[in-house]
Amino acid sequence: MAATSRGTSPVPPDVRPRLTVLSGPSGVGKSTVVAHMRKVHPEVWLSVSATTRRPRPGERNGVHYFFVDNDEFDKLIANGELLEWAEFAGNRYGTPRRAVLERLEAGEPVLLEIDLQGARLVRQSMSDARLIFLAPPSWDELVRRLTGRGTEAPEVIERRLAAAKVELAAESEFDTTLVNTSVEDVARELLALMLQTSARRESSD
Ligand SMILES: Nc1nc2c(ncn2[C@@H]2O[C@H](COP(=O)(O)OP(=O)(O)O)[C@@H](O)[C@H]2O)c(=O)[nH]1
Ligand SMILES: Nc1ncnc2c1ncn2[C@@H]1O[C@H](COP(=O)(O)OP(=O)(O)O)[C@@H](O)[C@H]1O
Repeated sequence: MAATSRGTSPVPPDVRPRLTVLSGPSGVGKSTVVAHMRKVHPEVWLSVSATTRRPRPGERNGVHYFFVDNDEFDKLIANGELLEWAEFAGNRYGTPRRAVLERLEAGEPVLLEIDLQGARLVRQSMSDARLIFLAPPSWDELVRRLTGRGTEAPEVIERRLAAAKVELAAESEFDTTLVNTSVEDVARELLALMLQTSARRESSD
């Protein structure tokens, strides 16, 4: 693919990309892995979700999330602007539809970092999406990471760990599992899967 205003695509010209979904329990390292991948490959496009959650220190509107209030989120749903949305640990999160479809139509690989419920909805509506589960090396390590991040109050951590048990039990619904032991290794594997996904679709057409 030729260079675009968003940068040079890592996708070879003879393959067509499709949607990749990355899910996994809170604290497993999804944001860290994606941030590392984008540092190495800034041209990889990540959908920016809308959320009713409050920003954490350092999070920027339009970069990490579109931070909206409940009324604005209601309007996004009512206007059909979300490809999918879900409630997670007391807040709502949704994927803006238009940007995702535009990127896919332009032939760019698209990455969504969303929860289990969202992954299931994407599987229903876009059957050729590839679903990747990011798993922790162990339960204790997940607890350590989530607690060590220091961004949530203890009761919020408890809610997220309860959700994590449900998410870990659903691992078999995903096409691929990556265990987040090394951020660098997982980021490399994730990018390879995104590109392999494209090649697989091309050859199966
Ligand atoms: N369904 C859905 N889930 C999302 C979306 N954006 C983020 N999430 C998920 O919502 C959950 C909570 O996200 P967040 O509050 O940022 O916490 P973190 O994942 O622990 O950093 C995570 O599982 C995210 O992957 C979205 O657009 N749709
Ligand atoms: N492979 C890893 N080894 C050790 N710590 C990690 C690893 N990946 C992420 N972390 C740390 O775990 C915490 C949670 O990571 P984060 O990316 O915020 O998770 P998520 O986006 O899945 O909620 C962060 O403090 C991060 O630095």
